[in-house]
Amino acid sequence: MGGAVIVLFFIAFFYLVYKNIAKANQYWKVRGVPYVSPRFFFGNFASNIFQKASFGDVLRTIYLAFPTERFVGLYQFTQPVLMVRDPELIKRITVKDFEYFSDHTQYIAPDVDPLWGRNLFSLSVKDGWHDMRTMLSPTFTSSKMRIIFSLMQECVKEFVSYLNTKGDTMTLELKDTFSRVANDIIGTTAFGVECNSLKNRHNEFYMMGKQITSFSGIRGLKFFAYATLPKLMKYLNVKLISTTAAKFFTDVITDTLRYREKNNVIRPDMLYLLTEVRKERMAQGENSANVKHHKIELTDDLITAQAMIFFFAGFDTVSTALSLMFYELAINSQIQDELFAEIRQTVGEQITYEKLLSMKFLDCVVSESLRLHPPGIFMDRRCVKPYVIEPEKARDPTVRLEKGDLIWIPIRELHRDPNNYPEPKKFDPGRFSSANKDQINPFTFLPFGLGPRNCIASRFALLECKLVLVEVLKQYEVVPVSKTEIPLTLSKKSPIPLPENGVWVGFNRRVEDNRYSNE
Ligand code: HEM
Repeated sequence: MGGAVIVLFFIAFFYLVYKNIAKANQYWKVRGVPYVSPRFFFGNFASNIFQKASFGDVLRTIYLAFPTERFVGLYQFTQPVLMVRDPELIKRITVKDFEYFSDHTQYIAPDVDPLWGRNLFSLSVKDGWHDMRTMLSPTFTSSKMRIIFSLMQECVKEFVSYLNTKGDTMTLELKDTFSRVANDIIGTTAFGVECNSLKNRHNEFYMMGKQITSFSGIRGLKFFAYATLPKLMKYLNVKLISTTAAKFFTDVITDTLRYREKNNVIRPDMLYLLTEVRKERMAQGENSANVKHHKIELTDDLITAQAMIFFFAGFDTVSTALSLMFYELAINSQIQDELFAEIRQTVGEQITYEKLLSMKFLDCVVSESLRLHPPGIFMDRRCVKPYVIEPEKARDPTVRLEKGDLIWIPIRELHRDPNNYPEPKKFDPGRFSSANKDQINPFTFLPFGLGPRNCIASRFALLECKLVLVEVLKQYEVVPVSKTEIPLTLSKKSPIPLPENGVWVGFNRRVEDNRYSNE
């Protein structure tokens, strides 16, 4: 029975794709938009699908195909997508004319996959994104980050103690290492669960996290299929999160909520902050006849869906970001020395939230690493009502976008365009110093996206990266080793911008006295 459904699924999938191919491949041509010619069925991604080029390299080729144009047409399989290159147009799409482009492209109907379809990233405006964003934003203010900081710090200290047990020198693969650290941090801060994934390497929480954030095999195909044929996926009732993973995460949240209620437990984490939001909303509803009823009721299921997206969005991005930050410091020893000097001068016996945020060079290093290696290599928008891109030059077309058209903004390429950043491949934190940063057009620096739909947790992510950098560099120097790939080449198998064989660096325990002065 199961096999027959899969066969039927593929027949329906290929039939619909075939039917649309001829029509779809003309999409940009008839609109006068410069475009990169698609291959039958695979659009512009055949070389990536057959592992001849990385996903990042394909985007780069498309970005560079028309270097003076404001936008380029491309095809994700048969789905036309407009890649926008011009910072001014990016500003309009993400900020000024947000109401026309208010959704991300992964549209998964909430009734098909409640856990995925009702999370903040996936929610469309028509399904209540505004209300959910307003409800969740207070969880990520700086005062809330201050509260969560202590939990984060416990995890990072545990990580450094783990390093201490490994001896004075060691070589580590960073993506695996920081996936475990990021898992523990999001586990404790979002779910109220302590995992210690470095010691307890196969704990269920980590294994489930890896499963839901994997883009390989059938899950990668599902992502593509949702982007290209959302109606068919809805019709076939295909879920993105497996039933086992959904049950696991739902049980963790429900059990934790019940336990806390029963035992009056207050723990300074996101789960607590979300239940406080729920209480506030209920009180508002009960106490004031004038308060407009909120569209969304924050049920346990909805809290689970949000905790899941925090996990999903925070696990991979942060571990990729940290891997590449340590990599750049390992191969740029002078910059590492300068950062270490700032750490020595600022930190003293104990790292505090205030001290961490006061470190200017640290901030430059983190920004520069996110410029050169943004974990999300592109961001997306879906056009939700017809929109006209007016011509700027005489020969420009007037482009009429229709409801449902997809937009991609190539973060990595904008960050590596010499018109936006001179010597773009050079790791130079000085670009972000107070003397220089005014020269950067804010619409060409978008590691956390832009506008109302930007990353809700950028403060959280920056805090986490900075804390790990400082706690580790306080005790260890990172150095290149024979396994360190210079320069890095991106994997052809995974869409995550990392090399095939991982990011390897050496850690040498610092021999000098670690009791810093504040002078
Ligand atoms: C270095 C780490 C991170 C990077 C580079 C990053 C980057 C991004 C980007 C590029 C977007 C899309 C923004 C847009 O379309 O304008 C996004 C959205 C989002 N991120 Fe992050 N992110 C990071 C960490 C996190 C963490 C730790 C969490 C949760 C705890 C998180 C939660 C989200 C959510 C919920 C959205 C969807 C927001 C919405 O649609 O309203 N991210 N992130």
